[in-house]
Amino acid sequence: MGVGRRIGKKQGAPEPLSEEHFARLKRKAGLPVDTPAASTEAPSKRRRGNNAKTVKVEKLTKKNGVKIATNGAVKKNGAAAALAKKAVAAPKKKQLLDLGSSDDEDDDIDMGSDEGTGGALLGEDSDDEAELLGDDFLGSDDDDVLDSDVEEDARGGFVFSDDEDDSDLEEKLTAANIEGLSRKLEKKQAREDAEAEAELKESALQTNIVGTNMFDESDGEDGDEDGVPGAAGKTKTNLAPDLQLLRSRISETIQVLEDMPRLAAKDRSRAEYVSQLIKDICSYYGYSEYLAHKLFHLFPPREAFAFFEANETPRPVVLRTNTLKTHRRELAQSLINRGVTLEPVGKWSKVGLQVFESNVPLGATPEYLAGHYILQAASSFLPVMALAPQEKERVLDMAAAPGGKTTHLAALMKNTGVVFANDPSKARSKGLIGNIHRLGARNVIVCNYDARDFPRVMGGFDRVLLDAPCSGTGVIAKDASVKTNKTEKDFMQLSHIQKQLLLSAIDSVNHASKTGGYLVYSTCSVAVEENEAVVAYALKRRPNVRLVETGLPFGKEGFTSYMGKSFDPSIKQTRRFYPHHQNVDGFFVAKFKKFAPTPANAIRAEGGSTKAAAALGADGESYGDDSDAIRASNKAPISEEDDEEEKEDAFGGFDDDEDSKYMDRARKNAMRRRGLDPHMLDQKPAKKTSKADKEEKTEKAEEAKEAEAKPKEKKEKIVAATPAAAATNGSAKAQKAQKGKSTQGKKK
Ligand SMILES: C[S@@+](CC[C@H](N)C(=O)[O-])C[C@H]1O[C@@H](n2cnc3c(N)ncnc32)[C@H](O)[C@@H]1O
Repeated sequence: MGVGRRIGKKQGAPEPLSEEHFARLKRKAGLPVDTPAASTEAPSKRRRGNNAKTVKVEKLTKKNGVKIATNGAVKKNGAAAALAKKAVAAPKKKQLLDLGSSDDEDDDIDMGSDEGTGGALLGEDSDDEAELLGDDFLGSDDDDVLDSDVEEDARGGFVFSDDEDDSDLEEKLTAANIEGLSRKLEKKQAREDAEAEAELKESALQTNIVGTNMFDESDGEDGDEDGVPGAAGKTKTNLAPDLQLLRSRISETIQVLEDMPRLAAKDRSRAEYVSQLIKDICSYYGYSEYLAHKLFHLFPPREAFAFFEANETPRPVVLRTNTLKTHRRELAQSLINRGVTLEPVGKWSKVGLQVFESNVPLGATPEYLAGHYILQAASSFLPVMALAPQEKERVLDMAAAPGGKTTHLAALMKNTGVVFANDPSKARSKGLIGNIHRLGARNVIVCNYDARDFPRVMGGFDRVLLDAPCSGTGVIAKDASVKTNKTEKDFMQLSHIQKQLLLSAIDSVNHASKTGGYLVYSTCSVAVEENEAVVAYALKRRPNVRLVETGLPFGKEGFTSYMGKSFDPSIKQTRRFYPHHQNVDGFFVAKFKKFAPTPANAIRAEGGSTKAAAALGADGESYGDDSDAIRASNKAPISEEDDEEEKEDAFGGFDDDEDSKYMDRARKNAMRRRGLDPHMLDQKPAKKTSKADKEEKTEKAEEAKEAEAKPKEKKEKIVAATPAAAATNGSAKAQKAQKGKSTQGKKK
């Protein structure tokens, strides 16, 4: 990234930064300060409702600049949408997560879902907005959490971290930053205004916007009186669809759906309006009807529109400080010195920095190359925070590549204990290994299994993270192809594999762990069949787990019912995150506690639905024998007390052919180091007498015995880990050494 994407809306759930706070910072930086009446009266501890009202009034007094050009919707939908935005932007409101106090900052920073939905839809009344944003967004519950520390509020709404409480330093840092930001915002605003103007002119030439109504049957006349004209797509020309009118109709249909008795036409049912609205959303945003339907029904109509709108806007660029190498304040200062405009992502994270502007490529700064940070979406912090790994634990990251969460786990564990980072994709594992090395995570072992093979590969983990492969319906802003390329079959297949993976994850947790016994399941999808439905399935199949609170300070409750299906009430404890609520990627997080071993009959009942369970059956182990199944599904942690054979079993067997290559190479290297000719080894071996030779012989015999005893499919898949393991990849010795390391890690 050359110049960092500058995203106007403040990241995540933290409270809005007060105008007063920024005015104070600007005064400190010697900058001129605008003092709009509303901003100077901001109370130190604001409630949502008051807050929304205050900022609305303030916004309406400001110049009504429209930041069109940076909005994804405009870019994707073309110039007509730009015009549409301009047209509906009159009552534009200030974002709740707005940053700045000056007009310029407001105008430039203020964008995202609210702006996109337009004044006609959102925010004629601030209470509407509060309702739309839901309880979790600075709402009562989370407000309580976030506002509870009055001292922090007084300091201006954000902190670098709990242990870095020098507010003066912090403010100087931010003030310097704000100064740079203000200048950049002004320039950018001027540029964007010019671009928007050009787009508008072009749009008038290219579309049939001016003076016609594409939905109108009668030439030149208005549409239906109820504001809902005829069928979608009836154009009188073959020109591009009239996006402005399409958008107006979306608005109007939503209004009708909210007040059917008063606004609906007598001969039109709710279902007809909904169907019309979904079709319009498909045309306007470019979704397949299948996906638009699925996503639309997650929300009330108005909120659905806000969601679709937010998917047109990129989320903020965020980086996570690698606390194995630096502190957030130091990192922030270094990057500011390089011309990066940033600030802490919010109170909820001690390690996140949101980047507003950067004149340097953030993926190539000396700090980046030295592993002081990783570029990572804020939502990706959440599953790791929910898992809350402890030092010296044994943790499994089941689907780990490219390692954003693995390295976060390692950092929280302060490089103690061991993290097994698994991903079956060898290509993606390269990125995983790269990140592990760059960030200096030394307690990680990488392996390449299909995670459905767990816990047969190894089990007994204190904590397991399953960040499952998913459809990506939460990250449409990043990958717009999801809008059209996900079919019903994809959702069925994904849901199936997610269920299998989740059962394997549960079975890999050690219920008797003294410090843990937890599992977090997460996806970057908002689809119910990939989230609540998967969790509900696991709760049914594994009576030995229960859901617990995620401990995350924001997020909406998981669904306990959806389109006629109802789920276990405890699913309320799962958390959903949305781009239009917290300005984070759409995400889902569920946290389980395992309190007992998996009963044998549970595995039997699922008929071998996980690969591990199926393999157990194939191996001829009886599910009737409880102890077998329990052992298989709930292996004790590997410890130095375990006998050698048990340890090797846990790593799933060796590939002798592959191993012998590595072993030969290692022997030759050793000879070279000793100044001997390695080709001696290619000659017929002389009679061996040394102690080392004897040991080698015994080892080979043991390996042969083990290889015979192992089932064929249990090929060695540990590809790299700590530098030592990477160097001796795949050999039996490497595994023993690695296991030794893991054990050492545990002892530390
Ligand atoms: C959402 S990504 C994981 C992102 C990763 N946790 C991070 O934070 O960087 C899902 C991963 O699941 C992996 N995956 C797909 N099928 C899998 C399976 N059967 N077992 C384990 N991982 C799988 C994919 O290769 C992909 O890397």
